[in-house]
Amino acid sequence: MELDKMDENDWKYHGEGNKSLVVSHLQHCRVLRLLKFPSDDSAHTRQTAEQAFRHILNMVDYSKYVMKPLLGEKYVHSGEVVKLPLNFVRQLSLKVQQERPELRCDKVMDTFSGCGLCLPNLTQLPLYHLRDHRPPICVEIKPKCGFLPFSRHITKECKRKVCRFCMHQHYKLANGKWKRLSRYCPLNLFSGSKQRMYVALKNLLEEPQNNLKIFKGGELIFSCKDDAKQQPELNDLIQHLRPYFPHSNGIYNSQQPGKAVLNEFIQVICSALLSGGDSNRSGEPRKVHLSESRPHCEASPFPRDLLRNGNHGLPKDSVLAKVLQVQMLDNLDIEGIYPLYKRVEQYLEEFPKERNRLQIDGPYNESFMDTVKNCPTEDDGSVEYAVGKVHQYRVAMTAKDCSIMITFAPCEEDEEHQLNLEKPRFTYSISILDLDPKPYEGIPHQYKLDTKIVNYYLRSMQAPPPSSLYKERQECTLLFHAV
Ligand SMILES: O=P(O)(O)O[C@@H]1[C@@H](OP(=O)(O)O)[C@H](OP(=O)(O)O)[C@H](O)[C@H](OP(=O)(O)O)[C@H]1OP(=O)(O)O
Ligand SMILES: Nc1ncnc2c1ncn2[C@@H]1O[C@H](COP(=O)(O)OP(=O)(O)OP(=O)(O)O)[C@@H](O)[C@H]1O
Repeated sequence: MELDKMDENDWKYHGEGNKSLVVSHLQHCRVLRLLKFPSDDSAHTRQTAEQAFRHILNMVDYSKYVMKPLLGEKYVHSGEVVKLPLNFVRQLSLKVQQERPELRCDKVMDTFSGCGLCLPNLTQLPLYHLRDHRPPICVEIKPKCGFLPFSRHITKECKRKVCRFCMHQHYKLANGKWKRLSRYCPLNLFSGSKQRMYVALKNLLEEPQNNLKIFKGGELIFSCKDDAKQQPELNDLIQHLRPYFPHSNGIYNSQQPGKAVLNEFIQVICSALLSGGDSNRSGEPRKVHLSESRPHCEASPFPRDLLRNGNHGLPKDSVLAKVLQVQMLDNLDIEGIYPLYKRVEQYLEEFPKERNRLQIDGPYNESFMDTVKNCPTEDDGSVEYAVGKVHQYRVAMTAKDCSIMITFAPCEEDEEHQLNLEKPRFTYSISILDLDPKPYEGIPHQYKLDTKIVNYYLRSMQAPPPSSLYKERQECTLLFHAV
């Protein structure tokens, strides 16, 4: 990419989240990630290009020196900071404006600093198009927190029984963020049980919200609709997927071949999510078990009898195990972290210059990582202990908000990274994205939000919402096959 010859016509809108907007290159497997700001925030326009550059460099360092060692080299692509011509960024911002979903337009793209992050386009498989006419399919999942907190600091018993995602659903519905409750429960996805994972993925397909996106050849083909009242089109998705699962069009379930396609699709995603485990001497993938945490969320509509089918666990090197282990660095819960945050604040009021030594805002380097890894388990009353736990909490928060991308395409027999399915066979790659540092200053907000979510949940349990909030879709309710 020649930075001095950047042309906005070579790029197109790809997607966005709360903090950044992403454009993809029309020819090369590259994306540019550009930061966004609230439209009424004038502070960012006063930020110098140098400060903006440092900010993005900090994000890259955090991904490279903190998240990559924790999550694994193979899953993390940290990208590189690029300085872009201001004219290019301004033209690009105008070009993509009409493509942006309305719900994201409360923020504007940074057109002042000229800084961005260049990354591989993870929805594509490089050079793949040369071999098969069927473009790669990419499934992006934002799994959220996959365990129930087990900290002794927890004051509300329901937090030990119902997961944060399921509780948060009620609060989001009340705030109008979504129009229907999602049945997805992260504890099912992270269970390691194929049956529970199947249910989790099926629930995501029924109500994707911001937890599921599907791309074909780099184009978004399935996600929540811009108008949150509208339901996503499962029938369209089936049409897109049909050529990838030709044998499911007739062999079993000839009555409902669409459902068979979705069943196979879910099984491919499950296999990818469970792959990557190494083998111990017996040849079985080593499993990670969550001994500290209760494995089931009481709000999840998963059939109880199926929960008794063994204690599964995740293969040690699978992407889900990696993400979950980092999430579980939050072992005090926000209720245990908030007092430690206040301890740090008090100390910094007295000794403001210590902020740098304690690496509150970075730099995110090996020394930061040492603090995260070697934080003592017992509180000795020191500020060092408090900072260590706050760092760990922030790292865990990143893992609770990251996304997993699985990109797969039909492959030839002798290819290396194959999903172990009888047929059809797919080549695939798995990545973890959105690994930005969560701000230290965000902790009081997290504390308040936690209280609101729990209180709201407890109140809504006294007056359960009408069942129609869980959408019933006879035409696309997925079949439940033994897997
Ligand atoms: O607090 P949560 O759990 O609602 O997570 C926020 C996400 O909401 P979600 O619940 O996934 O719809 C939220 O996602 P959306 O904007 O709702 O798509 C962001 O990812 C936010 O992170 P950041 O502030 O942009 O760094 C996320 O905030 P953090 O808590 O990770 O800082
Ligand atoms: N390297 C990449 N390759 C392909 N697509 C990407 C890549 N990085 C991001 N995207 C797409 O852009 C979207 C927005 O990116 P990202 O999640 O990083 O934004 P964000 O604003 O930081 O998210 P959040 O709302 O969690 O703060 C993603 O959901 C994904 O679809």
